[in-house]
Amino acid sequence: MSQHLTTVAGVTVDTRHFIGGERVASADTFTDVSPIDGSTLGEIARGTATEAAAAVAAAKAAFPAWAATPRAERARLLHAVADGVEKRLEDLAMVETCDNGALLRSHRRGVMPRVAHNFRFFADWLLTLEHEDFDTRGHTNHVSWDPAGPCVLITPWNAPLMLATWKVAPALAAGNTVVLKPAEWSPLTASLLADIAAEAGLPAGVLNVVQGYGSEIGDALTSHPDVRRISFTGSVPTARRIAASAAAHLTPLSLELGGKSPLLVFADADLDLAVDLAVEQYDNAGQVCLAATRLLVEEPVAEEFTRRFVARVARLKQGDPREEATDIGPNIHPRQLEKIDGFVQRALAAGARAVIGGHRRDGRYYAPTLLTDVAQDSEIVQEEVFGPVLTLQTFTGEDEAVRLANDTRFGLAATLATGDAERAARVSARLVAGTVWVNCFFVRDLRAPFGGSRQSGMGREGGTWSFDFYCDLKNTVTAPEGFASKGCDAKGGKNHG
Ligand SMILES: NC(=O)C1=CN([C@@H]2O[C@H](COP(=O)(O)OP(=O)(O)OC[C@H]3O[C@@H](n4cnc5c(N)ncnc54)[C@H](O)[C@@H]3O)[C@@H](O)[C@H]2O)C=CC1
Ligand SMILES: O=C(O)/C=C/C=C(\O)C(=O)O
Repeated sequence: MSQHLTTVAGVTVDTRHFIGGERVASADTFTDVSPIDGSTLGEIARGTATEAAAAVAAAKAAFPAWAATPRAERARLLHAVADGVEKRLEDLAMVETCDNGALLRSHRRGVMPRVAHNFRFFADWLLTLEHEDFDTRGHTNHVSWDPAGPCVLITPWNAPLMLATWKVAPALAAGNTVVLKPAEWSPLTASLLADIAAEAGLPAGVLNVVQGYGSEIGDALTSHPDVRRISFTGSVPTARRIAASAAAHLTPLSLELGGKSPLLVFADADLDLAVDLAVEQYDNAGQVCLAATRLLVEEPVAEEFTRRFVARVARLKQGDPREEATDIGPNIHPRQLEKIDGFVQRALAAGARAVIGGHRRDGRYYAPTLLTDVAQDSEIVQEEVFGPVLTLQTFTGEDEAVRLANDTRFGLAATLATGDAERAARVSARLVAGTVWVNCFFVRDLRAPFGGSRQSGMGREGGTWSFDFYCDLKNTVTAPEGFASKGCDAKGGKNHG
């Protein structure tokens, strides 16, 4: 077997970049390790500024033809990519689980079908994208979504292919070409996507994938003068670096960042439902940006809620994410475990009490943890842990609930459990969050805007909002037939309807 191929659970993955339709090696490699058991999955091409420049050049060269490709043909090709994803769903699910440690059952039933849906949804949405013309004294104002150019898409390791294709699909649908840089802790499924896209007939250079450490290849991508859009999902500090780098050419940015979202449980809630919602926050071993990691429970039901929650968590099975019965898998990397444990130990030292968990387990596993007796201004309440660690605080009444919920620098999501629809509407309206879930969690329609307020992000993607970001919007004003221009004054003002 070629030194550039690796086999993961029987699936062959090319470890090189994919640039201009060709596989390209780098002088150096980095080792990709499985969070399940620390085994080596492959030696991955370690990209530098050289490969970044080559990928952007390939994307730039492919752009005019792809932008000129009729919408229906672009949509057909994106559906063909979705077909390829569905055909290889089992391979993608297994490779992703080995690479990032998230549950195989979730990859099979939820995540990989969503990857295919990302392509189908944006292919179909493209075909409906239309704006009613505006009329100004007989002049037609026609709004169009013009392709912008090469896009750099930088994605994280917690839901690698799902979050990558959430950007790749609309960027391609919009008529742009793409350079995708997956996270170095989970590089494999992006490489499989490159194979699938090529097999589906996507022209060379339309989708390029570069591998490597963000600190080594990132800046060359984000400061490149030929890049027209940058979309990033990941941490706030990295977002700051990317924004500074993109400032060189004022490249438009879309940022989806971390969170410290609340779950508000009111005394009138269905308590079993509220407990289910709280337990769901341990999904993906807590490595979910949307996770409601701050449980805010109304005083009269706090004791009963805690009792039921602890009983439910005791039934969770932690272990190998490839096993069907497993509920919580490993955390991604020893560095992430150290970070999680650092947060927990500092909180305990500051006076927090671990109702459950509060410690590491063997290997790369962290015990699901619930901390109480935490101060609102403490690190554990204010900072994103990105592990299976929840805090519980109590409140009395809506005003205090809203005050606590909004009192962080984030604003990604919020979840409410209440049996009172009017309260749900009142409280939702007061919360600072990109998404509010009432008596549910994680469900959403791809037509809706998705993103965060405050330091949880910049801009929104989803439905038409994705096309607004990935396109250059243009207004073409056409005079009525026979119209003779007499200058601004004669027309009664420059720009009024
Ligand atoms: N919003 C979300 O879904 C996610 C949030 N996070 C947060 O970030 C924390 C750290 O996770 P990391 O993987 O270290 O996130 P990160 O923000 O460092 O990495 C995310 C992506 O950015 C790339 N990157 C890093 N430095 C870059 C640079 N200078 N220029 C361009 N690209 C660069 C990485 O290679 C990766 O592809 C987590 O603990 C969590 O708090 C992490 C992953 C996902
Ligand atoms: O796009 C979605 O619906 C969900 C996104 C999920 C994450 O960002 C996550 O798992 O962190």
